[in-house]
Amino acid sequence: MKTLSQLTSTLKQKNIVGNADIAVSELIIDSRKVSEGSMFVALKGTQVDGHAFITKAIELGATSILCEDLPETQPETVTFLQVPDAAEALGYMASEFYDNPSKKLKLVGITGTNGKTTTVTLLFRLFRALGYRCGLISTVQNQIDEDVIPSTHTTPDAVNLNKLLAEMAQAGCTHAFMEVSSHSVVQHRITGLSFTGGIFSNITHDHLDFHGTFDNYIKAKKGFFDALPKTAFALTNIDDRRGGVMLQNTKASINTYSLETLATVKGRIISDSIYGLQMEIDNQEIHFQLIGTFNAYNLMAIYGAAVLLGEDKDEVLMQMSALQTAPGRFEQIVSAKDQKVGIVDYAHTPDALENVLKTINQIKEGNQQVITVVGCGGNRDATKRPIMAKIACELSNKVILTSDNPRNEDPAEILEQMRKGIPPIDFKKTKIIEDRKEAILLSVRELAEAGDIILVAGKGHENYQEIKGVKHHFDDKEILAEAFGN
Ligand SMILES: CC(=O)N[C@H]1[C@@H](OP(=O)(O)OP(=O)(O)OC[C@H]2O[C@@H](n3ccc(=O)[nH]c3=O)[C@H](O)[C@@H]2O)O[C@H](CO)[C@@H](O)[C@@H]1O[C@H](C)C(=O)N[C@@H](C)C(=O)N[C@H](CCC(=O)O)C(=O)O
Ligand SMILES: Nc1ncnc2c1ncn2[C@@H]1O[C@H](COP(=O)(O)OP(=O)(O)OP(=O)(O)O)[C@@H](O)[C@H]1O
Ligand SMILES: N[C@H](CCC[C@H](N)C(=O)O)C(=O)O
Ligand SMILES: [Mg+2]
Repeated sequence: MKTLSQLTSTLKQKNIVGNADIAVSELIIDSRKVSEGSMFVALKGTQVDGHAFITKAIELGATSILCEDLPETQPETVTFLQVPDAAEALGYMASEFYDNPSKKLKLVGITGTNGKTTTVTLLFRLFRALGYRCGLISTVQNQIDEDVIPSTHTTPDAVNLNKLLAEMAQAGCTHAFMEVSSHSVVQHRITGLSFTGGIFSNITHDHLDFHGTFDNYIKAKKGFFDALPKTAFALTNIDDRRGGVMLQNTKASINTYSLETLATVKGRIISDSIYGLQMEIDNQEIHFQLIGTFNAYNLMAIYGAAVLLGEDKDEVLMQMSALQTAPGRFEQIVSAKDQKVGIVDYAHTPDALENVLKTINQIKEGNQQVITVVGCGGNRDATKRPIMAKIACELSNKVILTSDNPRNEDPAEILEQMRKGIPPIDFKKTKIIEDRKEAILLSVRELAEAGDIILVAGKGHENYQEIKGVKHHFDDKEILAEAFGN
């Protein structure tokens, strides 16, 4: 167990009221989970201010409090640690609490609107195939080598994140690959971590509900690279308009990947079909099982990171050619009866939906029709709703707009906002069916003919549908299989 003064040794600005040598048994950010001898961290959140729960936390046994504003009553038995930014201080303290686990691993983070899960999952699989014990932190799941730990966020909070990294180091992992969401940068979930490398995939429309403006969203992602140390590598997609901006102020070594221009990792697509991507990367021709230009970018990022981590180029490419898609990312199911093709994909942003539909249109054969079933999540960026409906209509023969995770919003209201994006010329080919299961069944049974392609977008690997705070079992793949009678 560590003392408060040990945990705060790296904090520049702090005011300690009470015994600085008090032992801290745990760091807790939710008053409802406080245990005896723990430190309660009062965070100013998006819904409530954690400072309102300080008294409750002390009643439940917290013996130290991390806060920005000192409460009026300060029991003598409790030590108060006052800092300018509690979330930032927590980042550093969580690292100290778990003995700086990120320093014991080669930790690589990726940020960007799309492609994070795909890239970290494949990097994790690649490095395991290369013979290393590895850790994974992703939207789909966390992993300590073979052990799967369910994931609640794309990037966990600072305490859980350091705890996971410590378990990875303890288990003998040498590498860890993690997603860095823009929320996690702003909320200091990653502050204090020691990264070996940082990757940028792309930035397009998402999360404006949280960041307010696109500029703030860019700044959030850039914050990750601004904080990288000199010893780290930064690897950016230079074909993205903001790929250069991301690295403007980084101290890390600058590396780029591109399909269009000279770069550290230069790639070229030779062919892209239902059978995979044939590419030239770094002057080597190689076949990959993944499909689509967007995956060509993910593959270049993976290759670049592996080489920057010191791996042999030929060995890397050989292992990469065997990699398969991440769960819920362009996963295909074919009906045994009439060869209808179901594609389950996590496209939940305009850019992702456009990429996936363009890829489908590019690889489809003969007179296959494309039928898209898509919805938008509740309590998330509402401005993407009409745009996604418009993209679905423009790139599909038939469309069903349906629910994603309505969360606490009225699904009919979300669908009404999506409906506004349907071009009038496409009214006839578009249906609105609120019940997602009904929508998928109808797309297969009534809209699709033998051989047609049905894209079910937005939920990918998710095995639930969140309605008013309750997660009900729901799996797009299961429902497609049921509709196909497989
Ligand atoms: C918008 C957002 O990022 N929310 C996260 C944030 O919650 P918050 O700021 O809203 O917290 P709050 O409810 O206002 O409470 C403030 C503080 O008071 C505490 N509290 C609250 C009530 C109480 O009785 N006692 C108490 O101590 C809370 O524990 C918290 O520390 O901090 C919480 C603790 O870390 C997170 O669980 C929560 O994630 C929510 C569930 C969420 O949905 N987050 C999504 C948007 C998210 O983080 N997504 C990103 C990216 C997604 C992507 O990949 O595109 C992710 O990394 O997952
Ligand atoms: N490099 C890419 N560029 C654009 N779109 C992509 C890219 N990679 C994947 N996609 C599309 O975006 C979807 C989400 O991909 P992925 O889950 O890898 O992204 P993510 O960044 O982890 O998303 P999230 O922010 O939800 O965690 C995929 O299902 C696919 O449709
Ligand atoms: N990590 C993303 C996932 C969105 C997935 C989509 N199915 C939705 O519910 O909107 C988010 O939390 O915004
Ligand atoms: Mg993800």
